[in-house]
Amino acid sequence: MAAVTRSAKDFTSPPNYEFPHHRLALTLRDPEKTPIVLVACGSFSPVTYLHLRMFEMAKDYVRQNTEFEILGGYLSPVSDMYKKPGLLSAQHRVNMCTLGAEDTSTWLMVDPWEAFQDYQRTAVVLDHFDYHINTVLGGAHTADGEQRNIRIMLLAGSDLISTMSEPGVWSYSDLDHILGRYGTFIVERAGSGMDQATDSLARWRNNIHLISQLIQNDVSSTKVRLFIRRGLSVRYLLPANVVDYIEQNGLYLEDGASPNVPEKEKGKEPVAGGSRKDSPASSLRS
Ligand SMILES: Nc1ncnc2c1ncn2[C@@H]1O[C@H](COP(=O)(O)OP(=O)(O)OP(=O)(O)O)[C@@H](O)[C@H]1O
Ligand SMILES: NC(=O)c1ccc[n+]([C@@H]2O[C@H](COP(=O)(O)O)[C@@H](O)[C@H]2O)c1
Repeated sequence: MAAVTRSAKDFTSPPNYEFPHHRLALTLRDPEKTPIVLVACGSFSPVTYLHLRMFEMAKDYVRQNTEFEILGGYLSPVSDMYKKPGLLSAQHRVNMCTLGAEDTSTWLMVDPWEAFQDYQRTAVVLDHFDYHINTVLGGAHTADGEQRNIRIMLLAGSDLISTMSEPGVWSYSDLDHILGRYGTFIVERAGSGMDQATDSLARWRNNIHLISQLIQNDVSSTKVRLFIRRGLSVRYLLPANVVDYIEQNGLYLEDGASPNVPEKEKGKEPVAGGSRKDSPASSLRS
């Protein structure tokens, strides 16, 4: 089944990196429940309300349909080396996620580990969380002091999960590691059917939780970038402080990726630690 979890020596960390856990609850409220942490991996270029809504939808789903207890939620922006069109520098994406998630919620955090280094596969990213949360921090405890491992679970939209059936995008061993060992919550996304997304993943069905969108909303980062380029307002599609940040830094005004950090940002420490890499073009999605 699932491959072995990685140990400290298997991970590379950006300089000055510290695992953020200031909002991670380490005591279980209900000892009968299984503690989990949600991790959303993505470009977040820029982060939108839909990215943040995914966490709230998962929270409702977990409370109503499962025996899990959520102890924290993380956004993990992808590395610059992912080289997806429209991917702004890691520095800006981490800053925007930090403004958008940490200032608008009481339980979300942004982990810059993935963003400020070489491209890391999602299986490795989940192992990184598992290592820090369970090995370094020691997992959760019940009120009686009993230690419990916290299960890391991937939070994604149905478009991402549908790529799991596309040949060459994910390796079988990574899928088995992500879906067999950890598990996932899949949020319905307009234009990307849930059944079609999960048909070929049936062997892991017990670890795949499907969350329907009760209020249809198809905001995407691509549309936000397009609006900005055309001089249209994006206010109320994303958190106000993220809109302000985009305007102040003149982001997304040009076509395609704008990987450069503006002059005034150069040499500054990123909001959540780590250092920016100017990456050469490289392959993606190994
Ligand atoms: N409107 C949405 N509904 C459901 N899931 C979403 C939505 N927007 C983004 N997601 C999910 O959020 C995660 C991060 O996505 P990503 O950063 O690639 O955003 P995106 O809006 O799809 O970006 P882009 O438009 O640049 O491709 C993915 O799992 C994606 O499926
Ligand atoms: N093989 C893999 O681990 C793999 C493949 C495709 C996408 N992903 C991840 O999915 C996330 C979102 O990707 P997109 O923005 O391309 O939808 C990124 O964090 C990316 O690293 C991982």
